[in-house]
Amino acid sequence: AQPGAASPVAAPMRDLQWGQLNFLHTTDTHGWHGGHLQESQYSADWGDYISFAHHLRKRADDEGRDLLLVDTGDRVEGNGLYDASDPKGKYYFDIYREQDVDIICTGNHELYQASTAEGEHRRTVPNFKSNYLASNLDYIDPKSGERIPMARRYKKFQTKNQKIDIVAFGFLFDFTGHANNTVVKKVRDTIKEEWFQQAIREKPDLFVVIGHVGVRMQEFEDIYTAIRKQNWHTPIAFFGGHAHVRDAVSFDDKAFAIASGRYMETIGWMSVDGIATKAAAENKALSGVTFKRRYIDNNLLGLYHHSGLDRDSFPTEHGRNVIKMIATARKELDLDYTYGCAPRDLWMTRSPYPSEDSIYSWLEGEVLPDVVVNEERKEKSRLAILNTGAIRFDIFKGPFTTDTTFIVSPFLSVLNYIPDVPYPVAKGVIDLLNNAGQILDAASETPDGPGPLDSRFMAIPEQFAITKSIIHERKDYSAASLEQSSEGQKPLGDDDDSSRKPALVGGYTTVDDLGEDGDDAVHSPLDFYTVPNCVQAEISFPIEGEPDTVDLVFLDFIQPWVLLALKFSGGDYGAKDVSLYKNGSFTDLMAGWIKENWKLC
Ligand SMILES: O=c1ccn([C@@H]2O[C@H](COP(=O)(O)O)[C@@H](O)[C@H]2O)c(=O)[nH]1
Repeated sequence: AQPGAASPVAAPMRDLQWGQLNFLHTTDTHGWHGGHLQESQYSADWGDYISFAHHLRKRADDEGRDLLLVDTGDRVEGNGLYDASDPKGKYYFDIYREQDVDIICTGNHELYQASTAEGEHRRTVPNFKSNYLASNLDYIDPKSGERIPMARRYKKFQTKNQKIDIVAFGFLFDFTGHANNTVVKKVRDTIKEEWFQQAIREKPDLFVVIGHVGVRMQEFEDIYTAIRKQNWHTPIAFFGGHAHVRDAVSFDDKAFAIASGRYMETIGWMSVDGIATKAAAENKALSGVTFKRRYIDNNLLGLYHHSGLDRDSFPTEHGRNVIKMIATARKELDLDYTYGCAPRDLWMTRSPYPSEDSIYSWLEGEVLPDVVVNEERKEKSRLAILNTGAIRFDIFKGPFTTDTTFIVSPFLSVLNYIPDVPYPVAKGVIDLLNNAGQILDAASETPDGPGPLDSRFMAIPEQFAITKSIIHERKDYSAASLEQSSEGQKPLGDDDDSSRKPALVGGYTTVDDLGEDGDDAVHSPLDFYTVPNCVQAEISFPIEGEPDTVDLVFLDFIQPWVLLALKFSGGDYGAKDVSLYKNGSFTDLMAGWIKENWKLC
């Protein structure tokens, strides 16, 4: 863990269940390779993960099993370690490449900015050579203009110990918001291509499909159906991401998918047993394929537990060196520079919106009215609209640093506006953005499904998977009470007197297609309150009555939806009517507000 990170915390644990073939899976790490410095249960870092993978690979070798590492993209944007440098990612590429990842693919965040896509193509693709898969992604060479595959489309390989023949693919969901130096081919078209049709006619022992795709999204369903059409019996292991949740889906008794969360909070574990390899044809009496999964908290005590080591024996020299690389980068980037002190916790989904503790209520009530000011138009009444997806993480009470700035708001979005919109037209926009999903979606829908203006893209990614609030009645779980009731758990740490067990730490209590025992650590549950797609502040409104016209101010990211909503509300506006409201990214404006309004700790 990084110097100054919160000390790891003990919890009752569920063990890893090993199989013939085992996987460690990261996804949506979004630059959090330094770990969560403020959260004890997720404070291990990329260097610790390197030590962990080393020990698990050794165990696999010793026992004649196999272990593969998978990463399903969105490694960038969302943490100072990636975003605070100029150019972005100055330290990230060298830190990330230190892990031996066996199968890796691209996420949408590698593609929003042309410079990020270029960095991915120039640095990460060669760093991982033939392990990098791009089944439906092309890159446009800036010099020649030539369109080439981002990386190889698929790969065939055999595992080291069990000699399992694998055909692996690496997909991205049907993402349309990419910069113009990449081309994302729709999954449903890609699976009709000749190379894919040939690849699924191979007879491997196992198909592995990794993808920056939610495990319940149509794209995985389509790939599953295509493979099953050619292979009724071959097991398929899917690794997904994008929705930022822990989840697992059983497609059938031989096809299984996991999603391993977000932000380096989770290291996913999947094990597969009963694979009938051609290399061991005499063992074909195997009773059937079984898949197991665990969601490992990125907690040092848990990593010691799963590797059977302790704080002295766990760190490898390689792991320690990477911890130092991260610490040096964090220092050079001055990530601990403090803008001010957050007076209270501000939650994205742990408190209802609107409420005193909602980050969106704070933005709407305090930040937007102060920062959405254009000196030349400051007397004008205005509506300022922010999409909730623009905010990526909670703010914890205490120092708000350079790092926190990018953790909360990593994007380069600016404030645009349309001047003098009749108020009766403008006031209808927020309701349409939040409640007329079907109408907005229909306007961009294609014959094959949702179009680029799927209104869910404005909200937080978690809401792709969680569509209703989850409020837990009982929150006072203690380690002792849960330990007795759940099979296969045992306490971390050596205190055997259950009457002295501390209350459980709040965290994931995942329910997936295999049940409720997926998380490695037993947590007390956290509430999840759904949020609207957008929130809005009314600024400089008359004390009485309504303004005749307003300036309609919004983040540039949601411009296509705002223009569409204006049409439905009776206003015919297009891109030509939109101008920049104020210089500076929303991230800079928010950080500036904090500097002025929150005292130093
Ligand atoms: O400029 C941007 C880019 C993205 N967003 C929000 O992020 C999600 C996508 O996040 P994932 O991590 O890829 O799941 C997108 O739907 C937007 O809500 C943004 O607000 N601004």
